[in-house]
Amino acid sequence: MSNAGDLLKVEGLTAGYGAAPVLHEVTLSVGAGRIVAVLGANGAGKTTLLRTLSGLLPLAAGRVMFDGLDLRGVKVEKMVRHGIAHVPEGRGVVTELTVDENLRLGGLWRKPREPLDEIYDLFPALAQRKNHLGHQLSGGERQMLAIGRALAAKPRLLLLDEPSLGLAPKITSQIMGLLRDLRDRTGLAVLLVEQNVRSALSIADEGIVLNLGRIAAREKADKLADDADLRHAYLGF
Ligand SMILES: Nc1ncnc2c1ncn2[C@@H]1O[C@H](COP(=O)(O)OP(=O)(O)OP(=O)(O)O)[C@@H](O)[C@H]1O
Repeated sequence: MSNAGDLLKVEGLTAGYGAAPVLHEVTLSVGAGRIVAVLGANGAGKTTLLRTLSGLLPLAAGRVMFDGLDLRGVKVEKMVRHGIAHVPEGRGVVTELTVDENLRLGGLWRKPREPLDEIYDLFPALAQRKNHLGHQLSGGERQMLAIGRALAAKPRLLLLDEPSLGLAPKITSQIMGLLRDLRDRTGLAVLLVEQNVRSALSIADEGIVLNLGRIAAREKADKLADDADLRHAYLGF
């Protein structure tokens, strides 16, 4: 599932922490306007994959190309300028800053700064809490803020790690619906790491199953959702 129009192309990626690789020769691609779900058991390497793609961890081998640019030479803090935003697991909201200040951090590198109206339209709950501090928000509101901050940077690719973590099903489905809308309206591409397999596959175009740091399967999302053998083998349901 790789073609000339791919925004992100990962080839033979090997990476991890220190000498022992966690990811082994991972090859995948994400096209513009596509949502690709990354699934797999605890410890499969999903978070490590996102951390490597966003430049937080070095590549031991392989190549990551984004819209024709080799990301090996790009510093982590410059990724956002190239159109890649990462929402880490655990959300990454600055708890001492207000909602508004957190959102402004996302678009800080843009000059002139753009108003945040679009983000507040997407997340009315945040609009009502512009002056609340990060630590005064609920888990769901913090997750929305972390995603909102990433979107304020106007990325072309969102690397999203476990957006459903600790959230009520209703909030999770709101967030999934929002991602689908953004994909359809703006052509946003998303690499979505999720434990909530059903939610992720309900909005994804493709699904990738990681097992012990290797790609065990790569399928269209509806096919993956229907593949009972694969689900039993790697996803536990
Ligand atoms: N900072 C670290 N230093 C060393 N090893 C790590 C570190 N973080 C994760 N690992 C190891 O890397 C492997 C993959 O972890 P990773 O967090 O990428 O898995 P995951 O698929 O995201 O799991 P989960 O679904 O539980 O979040 C695990 O064996 C883990 O112990």
